[in-house]
Amino acid sequence: MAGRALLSARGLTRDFRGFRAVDQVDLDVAADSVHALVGPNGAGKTTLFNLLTGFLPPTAGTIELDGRDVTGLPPEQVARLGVARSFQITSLFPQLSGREHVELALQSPSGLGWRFWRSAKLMRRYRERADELLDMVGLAELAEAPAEALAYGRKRALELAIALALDPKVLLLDEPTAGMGLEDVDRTVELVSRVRQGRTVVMVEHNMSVVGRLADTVTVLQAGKVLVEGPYEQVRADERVITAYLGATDAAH
Ligand SMILES: Nc1ncnc2c1ncn2[C@@H]1O[C@H](COP(=O)(O)OP(=O)(O)OP(=O)(O)O)[C@@H](O)[C@H]1O
Repeated sequence: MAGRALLSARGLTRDFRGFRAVDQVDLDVAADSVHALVGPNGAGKTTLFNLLTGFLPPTAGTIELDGRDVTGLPPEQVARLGVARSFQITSLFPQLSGREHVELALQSPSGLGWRFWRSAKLMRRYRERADELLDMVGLAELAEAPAEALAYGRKRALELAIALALDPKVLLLDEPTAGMGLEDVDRTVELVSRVRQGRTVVMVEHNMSVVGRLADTVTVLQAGKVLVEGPYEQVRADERVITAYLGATDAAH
């Protein structure tokens, strides 16, 4: 792994009523890298994401962010320390516009709460930044459209703008291309390539072509354990991975 680890896990373990979904995982996410988590269904990717973002406390193990122990901290606190997660579109408010979503996200860490609505100056500052972020994800033209009117790929782009509003050190993307057609997949790859500049990205992704185009490092999980980790080409060629996962995927194409 090149560079220092910004996010690390040691012996990370999570049990659900005796079932071990994540089993003694060691992970080092290098600063400024894109790190993909892959693996067959049920491998523990989502659970690992939930552990890294504080949505689930671990049964055992530790998590460090930038050298600070964040094990067991609640999600708001983990987010405040710089780990943002792109949520699924179910968390969008149908009638709020893209711009309103991003403005809300921008004011959330300020501690001003709803008072910010009263300050025209602050509103302006949030508006400008919101428009910059919407532009970055290709939604400039659609800033005022209600979220419910956006096509699927655009909703996912809005989620990304919301996550970026927190100006995170680490951005976690949960299957950023899931359910997308080819055109949206290409647009998303291009988008992630753009937003990764100066950031660290961890993503769960099933689409191996997307992983190959974006990831510096790939961690393959199987049955809750790390099976293989390394650069994409190396991981892809690994016999254990071919047997466990990629072989089946390649055969399907
Ligand atoms: N809340 C829960 N209670 C009980 N079992 C759970 C819970 N969450 C996950 N599991 C189990 O843990 C295992 C890992 O699930 P997880 O969702 O993390 O896998 P995944 O790699 O994200 O799979 P997929 O690619 O299908 O999303 C699965 O066997 C799942 O059934």
